Amino acid sequence: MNRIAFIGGGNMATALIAGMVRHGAPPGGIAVAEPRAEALQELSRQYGVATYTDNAAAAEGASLLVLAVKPQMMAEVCRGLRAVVQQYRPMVVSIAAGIRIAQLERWLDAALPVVRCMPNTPAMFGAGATGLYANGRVSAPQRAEAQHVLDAAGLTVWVPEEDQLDIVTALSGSGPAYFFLLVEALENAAFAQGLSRETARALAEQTALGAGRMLVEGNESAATLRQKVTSPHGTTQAALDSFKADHFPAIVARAVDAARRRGAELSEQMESNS
Ligand SMILES: NC(=O)C1=CN([C@@H]2O[C@H](COP(=O)(O)OP(=O)(O)OC[C@H]3O[C@@H](n4cnc5c(N)ncnc54)[C@H](OP(=O)(O)O)[C@@H]3O)[C@@H](O)[C@H]2O)C=CC1
Ligand SMILES: O=C(O)[C@@H]1CCC=N1
Repeated sequence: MNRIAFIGGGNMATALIAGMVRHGAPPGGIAVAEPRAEALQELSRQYGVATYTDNAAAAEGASLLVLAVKPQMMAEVCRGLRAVVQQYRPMVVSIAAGIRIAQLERWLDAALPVVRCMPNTPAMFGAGATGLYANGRVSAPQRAEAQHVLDAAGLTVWVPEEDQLDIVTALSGSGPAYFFLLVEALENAAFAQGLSRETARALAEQTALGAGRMLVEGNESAATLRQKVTSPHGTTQAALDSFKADHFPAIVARAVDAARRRGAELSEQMESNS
């Protein structure tokens, strides 16, 4: 059985493990290394995975090594894994924002098959969206294996150039937070206008769910669905005109660009710190 080791057992690793186990992956084939004992206990209790406080011990014998630590930790973590990856030569899958494949190979001091990917936290419910990019050392079966792991998280899309992962990060990696911000803002606006907090929250959340399902389960575009809600000179039109006057598309475009640029910065910062 192929063994998968996660280095870092935080938010995103937990979301991916939850998705994999829900999808039928045998928990005994999944190892997680993480410094926090409580996090490890919780991962073991909830998903039955094997847990380690030592990264190299978790990685021993793994055919697939998922690097799921913060970008700022990546150089140090990779250096600590050099001996084990040079011995077992696993396929490496990095989920870190910004960090380039060339950096990973340099820090691991090994030319390895590497898949860089950008998942998102709805992976927890199998409703994630992941962009992937493989280097030239990834064989067709390895590519299929990486895709299989991430398929458990939801939609997977391969991109042809590594740099495009910074755009994927800015769109779908960070994207859930943008929708949460909108829901928070809607809830706050309705509360300020007189609804109870509970009612405002329930309606805002259900509206997000309903809109998401119409987008994904129906076959109409966002623009068409928006037009169908918008009666001429009605209430939606009034709100959309207000958004337009406040340059909503430009606000979103600037935010996505800030996230994309931050990905590139993270990689450059690691270069100067390492
Ligand atoms: N959260 C998200 O929505 C997404 C995150 N990502 C990427 O996933 C990666 C992890 O992010 P996220 O899960 O949010 O972050 P978390 O901080 O939740 O997870 C990182 C985990 O790594 C642990 N860790 C710290 N140092 C080490 C070490 N030396 N060895 C092993 N584990 C260590 C941390 O423990 P401790 O807390 O004790 O420091 C923490 O539990 C990042 O690179 C991020 O860019 C990608 C897509 C989406
Ligand atoms: O905020 C971050 O840097 C990570 C990457 C995408 C989502 N969370």
